[in-house]
Amino acid sequence: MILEVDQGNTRTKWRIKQSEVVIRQGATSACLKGMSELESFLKAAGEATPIKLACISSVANEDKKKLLASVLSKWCKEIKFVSTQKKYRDLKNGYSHPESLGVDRWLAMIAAFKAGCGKPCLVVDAGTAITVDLIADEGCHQGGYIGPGLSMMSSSLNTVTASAQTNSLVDDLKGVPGRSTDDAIKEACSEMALGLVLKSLEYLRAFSGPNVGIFITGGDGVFLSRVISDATYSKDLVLDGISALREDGLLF
Ligand SMILES: Nc1ncnc2c1ncn2[C@@H]1O[C@H](COP(=O)(O)OP(=O)(O)O)[C@@H](O)[C@H]1O
Ligand SMILES: CC(C)(COP(=O)(O)O)[C@@H](O)C(=O)NCCC(=O)O
Ligand SMILES: [K+]
Repeated sequence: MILEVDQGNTRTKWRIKQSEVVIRQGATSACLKGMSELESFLKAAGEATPIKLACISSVANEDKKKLLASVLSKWCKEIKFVSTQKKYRDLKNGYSHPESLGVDRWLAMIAAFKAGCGKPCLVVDAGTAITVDLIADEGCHQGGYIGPGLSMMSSSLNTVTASAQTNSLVDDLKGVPGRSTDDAIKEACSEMALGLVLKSLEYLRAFSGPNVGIFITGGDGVFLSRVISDATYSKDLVLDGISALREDGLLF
C-alpha cells in the first residue's frame, strides 16, 4: 500500500492506494487534532497490509511538516517529501529559481500536463492561497500568480467590517452587486478570484490560441469550475501529480 499526502496551509489531503486503486481517502486539518484522525485511519489500514511508502507534498511550515512526518513514521516503512524539479517530461518549470516554485503547484501542473496530453493549459489551485500557473505550447511554463484565497480575502475584512461573515462564502453566488454586507463581500471576493483566472486565461490564449485546457483544484475550486466554461475540476490534482511521478519512476 502507498500513501499519498498533500499538506497545504489549511488542510492535509491524503489517500491510500493498493495496486494503484484508491482504497481510502480523507482530508484533515493540519493541526494535532487532524493528525490524530489521520493516525487512526492509518492504524486501521496498516494493520491489514503495511504501508510501504508515504509520498508527501508539503507547503506547510516546518512544525507542521515535522508533526506529519512523526505521525507517518509510525505506520509507513519509508517517507519521501517530494520536491520541485526543473523539468517533468516536456514540461519546463518557468521560475528563474525553479526550486522556489511551491511543490503543490509543480505537482498540480504535472497532473494537468499529463491529463491534457501535453497541450497548453491553465492550472488553478483555489486553497488557502489562489495560485494560477500558465503552461504554453511544448510545456513551456510561463510562470503564474499567487493571490489570497477566498477565506483569506473575506476574513481580512473582519477588522474593518464588524458584520462581516465568512461562512458559506461561495455557496450561493448571485453574480450581481450585494445588497447586504455579507453578500457584498462574498460577491467581491469571488469576482476578484474569477477576475484573476479569466485574466490569466486571456494571457495564455493570446500566447497559445483558443484551445487551452483549464484544470482547477483546491477546496474553493468547485465554484470557479462552475462559472468558467470548459474548466475541469479535479479534487486531487496535487495527489495525481505524485501518482504521475511514481508511475514514471521519477520520485527520488
Ligand atoms: N472542510 C473544510 N475545512 C476547511 N476548509 C474547507 C473545507 N471545505 C472547503 N474548504 C475551503 O477550502 C479552503 C482550503 O482549501 P485547500 O485546497 O484544502 O487548501 P490548502 O491546500 O491551502 O490547505 C479553505 O480556505 C476553505 O475556504
Ligand atoms: C503559494 C502557496 C503558499 C500555496 O499554498 P496553499 O495555499 O495551497 O496552501 C505554496 O504553493 C507555496 O508556499 N509556494 C512557494 C512560493 C511560490 O510558489 O512561488
Ligand atoms: K493546495
